[in-house]
Amino acid sequence: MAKTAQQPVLVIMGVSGSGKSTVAGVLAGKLGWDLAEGDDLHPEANVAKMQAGSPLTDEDRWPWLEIIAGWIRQHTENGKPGVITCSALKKRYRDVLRGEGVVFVFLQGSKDKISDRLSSRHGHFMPPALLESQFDALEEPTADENYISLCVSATPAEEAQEIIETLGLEGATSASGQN
Ligand SMILES: Nc1ncnc2c1ncn2[C@@H]1O[C@H](COP(=O)(O)OP(=O)(O)OP(=O)(O)O)[C@@H](O)[C@H]1O
Ligand SMILES: O=C(O)[C@H](O)[C@@H](O)[C@H](O)[C@H](O)CO
Repeated sequence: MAKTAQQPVLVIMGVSGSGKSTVAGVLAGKLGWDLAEGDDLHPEANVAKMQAGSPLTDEDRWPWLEIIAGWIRQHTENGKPGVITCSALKKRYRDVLRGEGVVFVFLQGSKDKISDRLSSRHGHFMPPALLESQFDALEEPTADENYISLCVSATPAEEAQEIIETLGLEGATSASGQN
């Protein structure tokens, strides 16, 4: 079971198509917390590379992870909660992101299920053909990491609610004492 600081930053992680952006949007909306989309923080060259059908390398990902870590620190150091999406596929990537008050939320699904989702998603730079490479790179979080995992079979609203209940989170409204 993950430890939660009073005002955590949740890193919604998993392969492309696992539903990070969708669930993070619903979750941040329910909680009234800041939201950042990791896809928007990539250097342009990374987006161009993925768009052209090549998986990113570790070297491509380090500068991006540093940007994400900066957003996380800005929040944890100021006691501000937040939700950010980041594939965070490898343990050494999560090492760059982890810290006091950071909880990983791993969206876990089978290749078939996620492939189905990606084939019906349109207008996104990430080609479905890169899914195989995402699973090849994935190192699932282990017990020594501060994380929860979620099977991606429910609706986005149900998944967001499960995260809230599992971590015992309170939104901006309830935290301010209103009923
Ligand atoms: N719980 C869900 N049930 C059904 N469909 C979903 C669910 N969550 C997300 N989807 C759909 O699956 C597709 C992938 O979701 P989304 O873009 O949120 O994934 P992602 O992990 O952010 O992907 P990427 O890393 O490539 O940005 C979208 O078309 C989205 O509408
Ligand atoms: O680590 C990676 O390979 C990339 O970051 C991808 O996962 C994308 O950011 C995104 O998830 C695709 O839209």
